[in-house]
Amino acid sequence: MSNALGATTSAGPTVFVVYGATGDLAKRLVMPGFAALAAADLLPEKWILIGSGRRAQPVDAYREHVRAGLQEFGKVGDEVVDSILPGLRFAGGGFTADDPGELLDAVRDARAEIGEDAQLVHYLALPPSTFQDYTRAIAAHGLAEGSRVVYEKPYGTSPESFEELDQLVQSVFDEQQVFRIDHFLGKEATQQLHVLRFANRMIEQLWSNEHVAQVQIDVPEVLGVDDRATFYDETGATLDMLVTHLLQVAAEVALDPPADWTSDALAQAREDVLAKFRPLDPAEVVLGQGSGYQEIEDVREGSTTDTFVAAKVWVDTERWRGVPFVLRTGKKLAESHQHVTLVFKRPSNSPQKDADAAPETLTFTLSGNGSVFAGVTARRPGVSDDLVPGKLYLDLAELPNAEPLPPYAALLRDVLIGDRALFTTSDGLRDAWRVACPLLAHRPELLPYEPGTWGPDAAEEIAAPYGWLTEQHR
Ligand SMILES: NC(=O)C1=CN([C@@H]2O[C@H](COP(=O)(O)OP(=O)(O)OC[C@H]3O[C@@H](n4cnc5c(N)ncnc54)[C@H](OP(=O)(O)O)[C@@H]3O)[C@@H](O)[C@H]2O)C=CC1
Ligand SMILES: O=C1O[C@H](COP(=O)(O)O)[C@@H](O)[C@H](O)[C@H]1O
Repeated sequence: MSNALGATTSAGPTVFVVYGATGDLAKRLVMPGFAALAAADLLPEKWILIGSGRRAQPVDAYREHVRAGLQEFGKVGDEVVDSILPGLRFAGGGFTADDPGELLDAVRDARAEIGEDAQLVHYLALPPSTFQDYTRAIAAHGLAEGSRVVYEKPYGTSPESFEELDQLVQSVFDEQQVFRIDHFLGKEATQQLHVLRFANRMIEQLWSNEHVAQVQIDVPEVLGVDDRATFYDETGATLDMLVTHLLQVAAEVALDPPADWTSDALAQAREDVLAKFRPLDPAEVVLGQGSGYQEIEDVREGSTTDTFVAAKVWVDTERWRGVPFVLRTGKKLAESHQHVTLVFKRPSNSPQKDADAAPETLTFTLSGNGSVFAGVTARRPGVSDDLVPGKLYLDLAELPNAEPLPPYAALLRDVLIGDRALFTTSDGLRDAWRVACPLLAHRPELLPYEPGTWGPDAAEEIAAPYGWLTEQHR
């Protein structure tokens, strides 16, 4: 089961076109996702994948590029890699409305090989500034009809460009054809959020402002941006992570019970609650830029791009009124982790009287195969009345018959079978941009921080009174 309870079909012959096929995303995430599907025998029986790029190159060179990428980033054996390579083609010369380069011929040849009625899937693994041009090119060359199209994030680079892109996309495709990807929604642990919550009374009953004092969504990264500085310098942490992944995950936490367990109802519940997110107050946001960022090749001189953001978000629903959702992410920080934590209020008659003791928590770890753990207060075993913190732990990969998929594999699979539960709609994204709008219009001062730290000191205040719960999670 990849997401909405009960959605299963298999896919017919498919021609994938990956635009930006030699880029960072394609190498690190899309092709490894594709390979994971091959390993799990979840690809269509007949498929061809055409890599598209601006420079021409022989197909063998592209295959070697993919092989090297999979050896570095794919978690599959050589036999899986060898099984994929023959299905790859390459179409150089770029793809614009005026000039399709080699792509039209490649699509025609692929269809001749695996079936004229093969499903066409366009994957725009491209910088967001190019999405409009590629959409126009797909339309101009008659490749839109009946196809599916995957847009990477961020979908738009500002509220205005979001509207422009969205209007264009709606004029070219029906909504059912469009898959706006946010891979944090495809992570195994994100998909557990609503299942663990609604399938377990002991969790479900606690999921509100009656019991929860704060929600932390904390995604610090040790990683820098040296390999993708041109893209990142146009984007920054706010657009790259906050308006996109972190708000979508916050909505997954905050949603009210869906009408039923269909894909549509789940997606609807997520989007309904996003509509209730209050616009960010710039006074409750901390932006930072790591020292040394400006020296990275391809970063613009005097760049004011944020490489760190911490923000407080309020959700105006009965369930969450008064509970701050605190979000943090940044590059070159002290540690990498991806934690979604519900911090609980202390029970009124708790034996724990130490105000500084670790709070009771429920944490979903989104990275890797995912895990869930509860931080609890226990009695120190032995001759003692001391109270100590303890952990109850669930490793998702250890669940019966678990066959975890990387997020890009799960989401590619959903594209193949047409399941849109884990994809964003334009209404949902419009709300994300609405939430970000005051911050984009009135950016707080960009504070410096040293690489290897937790970002600007001022960000600690965002998570008060608990502080970011890094230590408790070790
Ligand atoms: N990298 C990552 O970790 C992640 C990235 N993403 C998203 O994926 C998308 C791509 O990111 P990423 O791969 O890092 O970016 P890259 O900078 O690596 O660009 C991808 C490819 O796009 C092509 N390209 C670049 N600029 C242009 C242009 N002006 N016109 C046409 N083609 C261009 C290039 O291919 P060529 O020169 O061959 O034409 C390039 O290799 C972005 O939207 C990003 O937000 C999402 C999740 C994670
Ligand atoms: O979309 C993005 O996500 C990655 C983090 O993704 P993960 O695969 O490590 O979960 C982030 O590093 C990157 O900047 C951003 O574009």
